[in-house]
Amino acid sequence: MNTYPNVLITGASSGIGAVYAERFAKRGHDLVLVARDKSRLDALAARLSETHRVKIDVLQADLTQQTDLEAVESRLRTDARIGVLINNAGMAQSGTFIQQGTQALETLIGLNTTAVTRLAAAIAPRLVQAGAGSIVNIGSVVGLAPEFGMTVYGATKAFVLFLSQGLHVELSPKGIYVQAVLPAATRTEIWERAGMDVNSLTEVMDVDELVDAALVGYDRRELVTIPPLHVVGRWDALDSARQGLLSDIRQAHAAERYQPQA
Ligand SMILES: NC(=O)C1=CN([C@@H]2O[C@H](COP(=O)(O)OP(=O)(O)OC[C@H]3O[C@@H](n4cnc5c(N)ncnc54)[C@H](OP(=O)(O)O)[C@@H]3O)[C@@H](O)[C@H]2O)C=CC1
Ligand SMILES: CC(=O)[C@H](N)C(=O)O
Repeated sequence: MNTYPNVLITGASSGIGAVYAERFAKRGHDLVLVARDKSRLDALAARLSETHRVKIDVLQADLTQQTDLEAVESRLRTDARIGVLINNAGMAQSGTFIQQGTQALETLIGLNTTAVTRLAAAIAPRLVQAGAGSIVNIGSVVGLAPEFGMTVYGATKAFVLFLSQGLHVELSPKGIYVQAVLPAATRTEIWERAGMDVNSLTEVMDVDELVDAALVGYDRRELVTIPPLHVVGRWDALDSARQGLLSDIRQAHAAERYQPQA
């Protein structure tokens, strides 16, 4: 019997999720792979189970569709073997804010935020009861950078970072490890799917390097892992500045500069 926790990975049919699947299979974990493209998931599952002698289930789901999302939630709630959730499925969008249509925005927000939150919410109570487990959420450095001009995509990734930080506050005292991984540009299909040319970028990380770095952070139990950030003090300074700002929030009265002039 496999004594390692099973790992459920969303968006496992390509890119970052497929590499996570390979790495966890290599570590000896049984897997549940989730995405829309069943034939790609089946092919990956066959290859990994053959190579690494692990058991792999495939769950075909479009996480923007209620029924499919509910099926994955149900699996996370009821399958006590699953101890790790890799909340990776996501999409990007090209175009400016005023070019993006309502339906496209709803799909983007639904996949990148609603599904991520609901899947974390589905597994968390069971992990808390067990006193162990991990939730890994894939954000993006774009969530720190409104200047990049990917406003709604970046907003969804800022949400993922905040969600992870909040879950860490609530769940780490109960024995649950939460990690936010913030990649920068990484060579995967996401660019082409969003109608963007990855080859127009001057610097792009290889997807294997990205996931291996993210797993170094995972093994260290880091809350926020930013593989392309070379000076870690930059993150520490940002987080300290945020906490400094909070120490100067005084709820009872508006600040002096907002007092109406007589
Ligand atoms: N590549 C990059 O530069 C960066 C990526 N990221 C993030 O990494 C994560 C993974 O993306 P990446 O590997 O790059 O891109 P890919 O496009 O290669 O992978 C996205 C995965 O999500 C799945 N997916 C897409 N839409 C849905 C849906 N509606 N329901 C279920 N699954 C879906 C896709 O499978 P299928 O089509 O079979 O459903 C695929 O497995 C995303 O959250 C992305 O935002 C963050 C920063 C940088
Ligand atoms: C398409 C992108 O912008 C990429 N996924 C990122 O988050 O950097």
